Amino acid sequence: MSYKIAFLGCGSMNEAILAGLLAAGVHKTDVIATVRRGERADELAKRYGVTAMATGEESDANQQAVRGASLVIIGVKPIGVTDLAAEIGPVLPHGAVVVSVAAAVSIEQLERALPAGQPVIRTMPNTPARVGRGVVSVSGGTNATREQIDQVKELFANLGLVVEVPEEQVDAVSAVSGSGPAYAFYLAEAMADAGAKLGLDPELSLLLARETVVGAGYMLAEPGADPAALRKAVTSPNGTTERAIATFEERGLPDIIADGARAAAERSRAITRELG
Ligand SMILES: NC(=O)C1=CN([C@@H]2O[C@H](COP(=O)(O)OP(=O)(O)OC[C@H]3O[C@@H](n4cnc5c(N)ncnc54)[C@H](OP(=O)(O)O)[C@@H]3O)[C@@H](O)[C@H]2O)C=CC1
Ligand SMILES: O=C(O)[C@@H]1CCC=N1
Repeated sequence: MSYKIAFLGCGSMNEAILAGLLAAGVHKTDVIATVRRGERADELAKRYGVTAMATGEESDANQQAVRGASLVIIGVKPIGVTDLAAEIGPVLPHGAVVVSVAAAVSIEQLERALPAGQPVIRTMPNTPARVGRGVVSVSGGTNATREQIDQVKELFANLGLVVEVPEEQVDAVSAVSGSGPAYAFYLAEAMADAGAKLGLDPELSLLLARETVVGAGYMLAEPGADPAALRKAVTSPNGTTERAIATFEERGLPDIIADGARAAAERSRAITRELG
């Protein structure tokens, strides 16, 4: 791994990727990160020992960061992606691969904002990348070579599971694995609240909920794990779990989750249209 990697925008998502790659052996001197606020740049520099610059302090920080980079990972909010691409375009090394982690920004929109011929790869990661248990989808742009796509897949394999998907599927990937950690955290929150309502000390209930979701996650991580089979192994006939699952089914929880994922994918398509 001998890339010089520029992280442009380093908030929740790009920090998770940065942390995951450093933990996997990418050298901190091969990494540079930009943000807007000086205090955030200081935080990243202190936490990871990387060079971090703030556009609030050096207005050309993004341009400085991409000079000499072979990989540029754009991690700003979707609304800022094409402006940032246009800003770095004039100084971007010709062969530098531009990776976007942004939801909703299409390859076509990004390619249009960059110099002609710039290789682009659109990804959809998730924050468990920070602990090497992420999921990252990869979709190659018009100018990305097979070799460049494979190199990015190899690098991101350090973050967890990498899948290559056609771009049309990114909104669905986003609705399942991009947003998915939030769904799992939401479940943990709801379980903790439920325990407190049943009379447990709220702190104890939160601990039980957290460790239960973690433990279930470990079991799901075993090769060939089947969530339905694992669930059935907890569910004794006419026992307690059966009543809980029956209540979830009666209340339509699977449909609620499907509706939520559909709403997420629809929002992604709407943002793409809004960005024009
Ligand atoms: N959060 C997630 O779980 C996931 C997010 N994504 C995608 O990742 C992208 C970032 O999201 P997220 O990390 O949550 O957002 P955050 O708001 O946490 O991070 C955005 C970062 O971009 C910085 N920034 C904004 N504008 C500029 C600029 N012009 N130049 C340099 N830095 C800039 C901000 O700096 P400062 O901190 O100083 O304001 C901040 O560090 C989005 O496009 C999102 O769709 C994709 C999958 C999952
Ligand atoms: O909420 C969002 O828009 C981003 C994309 C996927 C997860 N977080």
